[in-house]
Amino acid sequence: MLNITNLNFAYGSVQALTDIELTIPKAEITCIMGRNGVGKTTLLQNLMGVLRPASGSIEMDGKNMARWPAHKRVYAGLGLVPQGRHIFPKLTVEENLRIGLQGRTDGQRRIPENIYDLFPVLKQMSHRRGGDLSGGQQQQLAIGRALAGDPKVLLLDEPTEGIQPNIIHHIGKVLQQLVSDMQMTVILVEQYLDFVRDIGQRVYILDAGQVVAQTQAGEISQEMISRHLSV
Ligand SMILES: Nc1ncnc2c1ncn2[C@@H]1O[C@H](COP(=O)(O)OP(=O)(O)OP(=O)(O)O)[C@@H](O)[C@H]1O
Repeated sequence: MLNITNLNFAYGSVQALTDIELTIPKAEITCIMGRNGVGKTTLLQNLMGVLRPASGSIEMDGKNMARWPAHKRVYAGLGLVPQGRHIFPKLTVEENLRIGLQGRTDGQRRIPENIYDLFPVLKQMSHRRGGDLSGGQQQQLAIGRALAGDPKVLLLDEPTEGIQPNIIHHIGKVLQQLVSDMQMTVILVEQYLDFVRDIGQRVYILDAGQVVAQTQAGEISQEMISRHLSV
């Protein structure tokens, strides 16, 4: 689905990503792991076009998107659930979801009902202000907003951060459902190992801006954990 080759990015003189190579298969949950500050968010932002890589290619369906602006990548089918959720606090839940509709190419202006089926709390709270929702409800709203853009590839940046276990479980089930029922491709940046083991397939581990290990979620070794993941 997505092939990333030789991707490099620097913040000024700080090299944040070096020769990143990733293969992201369609209709799987590919996980990007690594300690704080290793470049996970920088990688997602390069994939989305929020940041532009210095070199390298990001191919989707045979097209290299590396020089494309973010909006063109959204129209091509990428959707981001950013770290920290970035809900518009003064807009209602419904208005936040409507913003996601801007990413669609089919002109649909109604919020798809399946978003409310996946996250019933968003229906119950559709007229509440985003800023009044709990962290877990905001995370569901951030995912719902990304889904409103009808993405083929959903990128999520640490969706379990600060979220209570039953909502994490629900989010995991939703992601698995999107993959199995809608053939969605998911790129999940995550530090929560049990969540990755529960729902992930392929796993890439970053350290100091480089891919240092690649494995399957069920096969993450103790050695990988102590070398690259534990603090
Ligand atoms: N705007 C910026 N300007 C300069 N350096 C930055 C900037 N943003 C991030 N960095 C640096 O780039 C490196 C990678 O940061 P990044 O946020 O991508 O890491 P991360 O793996 O997502 O971390 P976390 O798990 O804490 O979210 C870090 O060394 C960070 O200090």
